[in-house]
Amino acid sequence: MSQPEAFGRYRVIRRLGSGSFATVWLAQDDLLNYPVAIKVLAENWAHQMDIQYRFLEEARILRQTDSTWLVAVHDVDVLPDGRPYMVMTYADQGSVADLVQRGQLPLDEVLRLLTEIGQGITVLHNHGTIHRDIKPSNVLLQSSPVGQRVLVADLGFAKSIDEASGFTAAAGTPGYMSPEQSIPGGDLDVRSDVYSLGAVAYELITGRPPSRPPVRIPPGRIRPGLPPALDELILSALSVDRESRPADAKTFTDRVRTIRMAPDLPQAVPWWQRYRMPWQRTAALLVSLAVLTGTVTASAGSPGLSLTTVRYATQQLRVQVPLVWAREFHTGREVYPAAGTGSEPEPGLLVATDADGWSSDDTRSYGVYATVVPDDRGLGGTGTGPCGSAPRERELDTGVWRGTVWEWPECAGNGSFSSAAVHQPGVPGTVYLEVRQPGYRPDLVDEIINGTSVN
Ligand SMILES: Nc1ncnc2c1ncn2[C@@H]1O[C@H](COP(=O)(O)OP(=O)(O)OP(=O)(O)O)[C@@H](O)[C@H]1O
Repeated sequence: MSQPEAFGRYRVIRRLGSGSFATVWLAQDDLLNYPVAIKVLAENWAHQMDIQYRFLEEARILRQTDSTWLVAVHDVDVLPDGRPYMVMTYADQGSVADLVQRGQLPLDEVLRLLTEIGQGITVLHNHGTIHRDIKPSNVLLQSSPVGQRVLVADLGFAKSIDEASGFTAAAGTPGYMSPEQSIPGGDLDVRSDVYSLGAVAYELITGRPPSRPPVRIPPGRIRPGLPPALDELILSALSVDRESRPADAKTFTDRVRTIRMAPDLPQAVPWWQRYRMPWQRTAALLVSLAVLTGTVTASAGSPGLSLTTVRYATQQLRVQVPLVWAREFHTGREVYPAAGTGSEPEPGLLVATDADGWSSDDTRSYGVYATVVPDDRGLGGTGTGPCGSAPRERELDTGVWRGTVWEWPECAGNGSFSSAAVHQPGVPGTVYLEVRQPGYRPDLVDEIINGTSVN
């Protein structure tokens, strides 16, 4: 297909690539001054009703799910010659397949990617959809102010869970698709996607997809030094018998998160150094809001735990958080504190393993939320917080900070949750903090409060 000049108001810049059914173009929305990717159904398929239906169905699912972890569809239209096209978010950093080709990825990077891919597939499963073609080339990457973001793409084979349980034509990509997908007429459920997640995990770790099922070589034999729990998870996802796989994408992702949170997980390079490119591009915006100072110190009370200082310039606030939690952060009015109403953003600083999941009840996002509030604001643990039970209350005096800490050692099966309202005698303003951690370590909460400063 020769390069068209424009699709509607979108000016074509260049071709991004072609798949079996469509060509994707990079275009510029001159009105909004923003790049977009436009997927156009190939001419030879455009008049086949079932293919046209599937193309529009992909657009509908992506429009309806509207998730940060999935490619977003902004619009669809039809060209004068009858070919439909969809206008999508442009993923400017290629795909996970490109990333794997560039060389071995550090383990913490692999786990971050898997968590984000798993979140995207969880959104689809919650929507009642099975992706059916999860593979590294269908996971795109986009730069964002907090680093690189995963966007799950290409729902050309996606099917509703209800339809997939009846007669289903064989579809998927060898190497990544579950054994039951290669049987025409076989009924499918979300565990087919779990198999593909296992296959993507295998490739992210070893650089190559798993062998044909049954998969017997654990990834840790190809890349020694993996946490045994990761080997176990991947091999269980790749089980021929789907009863032995994790039940769905959420279960798989939760297990990846738990592995990722282990304090002894080898840390390669801190993420803000790895994403130098997008970080520098957005530096002007971010520096005024928050900075990871890059100072890494050993925790006084917890041998082996490294802490890093994060600064929120608008409130002159500095907070120390364990380095393993400092993967994402939100600042300003984008933050939804866990103990808030959940629907109203508050000013403040959130540093967490998964900033987007922070305020959800069943989150396994660990981290710290902190903000400076006027003294007269009602604060604290009088309600049940996000944990559905009454908290323990204790008074705190660190010599620098005085106040109250409310603690839920068991927060809805997701570790512990603590909140604190502390002030410095004679200094106006109160610092309100929330700490979520995988276990219950009140000493760590005290250490975080101790490392907080306002100036
Ligand atoms: N939103 C997007 N932003 C940037 N590049 C994209 C986007 N969507 C698709 N691409 C790129 O366009 C190319 C074609 O994508 P498409 O989804 O049509 O096919 P595919 O995944 O390569 O193949 P197939 O559909 O046969 O599995 C791929 O290289 C893909 O990385």
